[in-house]
Amino acid sequence: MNYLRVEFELSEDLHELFIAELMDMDFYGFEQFDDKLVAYIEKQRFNDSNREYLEQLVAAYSGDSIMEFEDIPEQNWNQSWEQTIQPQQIGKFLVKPTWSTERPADDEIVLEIDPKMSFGTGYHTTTRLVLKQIQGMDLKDKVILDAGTGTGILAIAAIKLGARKAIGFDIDSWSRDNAHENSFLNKVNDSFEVRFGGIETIDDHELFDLILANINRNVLIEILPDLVNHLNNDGMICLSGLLHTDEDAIRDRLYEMPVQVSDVEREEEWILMEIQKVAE
Ligand SMILES: C[S@@+](CC[C@H](N)C(=O)[O-])C[C@H]1O[C@@H](n2cnc3c(N)ncnc32)[C@H](O)[C@@H]1O
Repeated sequence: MNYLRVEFELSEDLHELFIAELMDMDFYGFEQFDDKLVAYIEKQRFNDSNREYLEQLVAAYSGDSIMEFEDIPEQNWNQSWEQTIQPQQIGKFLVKPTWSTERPADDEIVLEIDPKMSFGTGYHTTTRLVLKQIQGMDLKDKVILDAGTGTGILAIAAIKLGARKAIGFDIDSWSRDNAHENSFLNKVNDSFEVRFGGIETIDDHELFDLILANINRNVLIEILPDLVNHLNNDGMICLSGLLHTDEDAIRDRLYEMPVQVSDVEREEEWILMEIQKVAE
C-alpha cells in the first residue's frame, strides 16, 4: 500500500485545528514542527475533492502558504515513521516503542506501543488526556470498552491498571492488526479482544464499567446513545478527541440520557469529558 505525505507550511497555533480536520478525512500519522505540519494518509483514501478541501482550508487559515504532496512507498514509511517515535512519560506511564532501550523508573507502568500507521503513540494530546484521567482510577476487575482503539494503547493501559478484560473496536483494518500485535507485545492478549468495525460489533447484552472513546466529535455524537446503553450501573465514559468548542454539542446530546458530566479536563484546544451513569 502506498501513502501520501502532505506537508503544510503552518504556524504551530493552527496545528491542532488542522489535525482535527485531517483526522476527519482519515489522515493518520502527524509530525509537528515549529512552522510545519506533516500528515500521512493511505493514498487510496485521498481523492481530488479532498485535495480541493485542503486547498480551501489552507487558503482560509494561512493565506497563500505552501502545501506539498509526496508519495511514500510502504517500505520507507515504517522506517521514517519509526525514527519520529520517542519514549514518552505520561503520568505514571512510560510509553515506548519496542526499539527504544529506555528503562522505566521503578513505579512506572510501561506501555510498549509500536504504532506503525495507527494513531495512538501517546504523542497526541487526546490520547494523553485519557491516560492521565484513568491513571488514578481503581480499575481492578473492571470490564473496559475502547471505542476507536487505534494502537490499543488505552485498553492496554487499563488492563495494566488492573482491568479484568477489555474489548476494543476500530473501523480501520491496520488499527485492528496493530492493536492485536500490541496486545501480545504487552502480554495482555488474554484479556484484550480486538474487533474490526464500529459500535455494531458490540452485542446488546455486553455491558462495561468504563468506556474510553477517543474518536472525534461527529462519530461520538452519533454513537453516544449506544455507549450509554452499554454502561453498567455506576459506569463511566471518558470522551476524548473533542475540541473545547464541541463541549456544548456533547452536553446537548446527553440531554435526557441517564448520565451526568462529572469532569472536564482541558489541554491546549482539546477537552476530555468524563460522564457518569446516574440511576434512572
Ligand atoms: C483519535 S484515534 C484514537 C486511537 C487511540 N484510542 C488513542 O487514544 O490513541 C481514533 C481511532 O478511531 C477510529 N475510528 C474512527 N471512526 C470510527 C468509528 N466510527 N468506529 C470505530 N472506530 C473509529 C480510527 O480508525 C482511529 O483508529
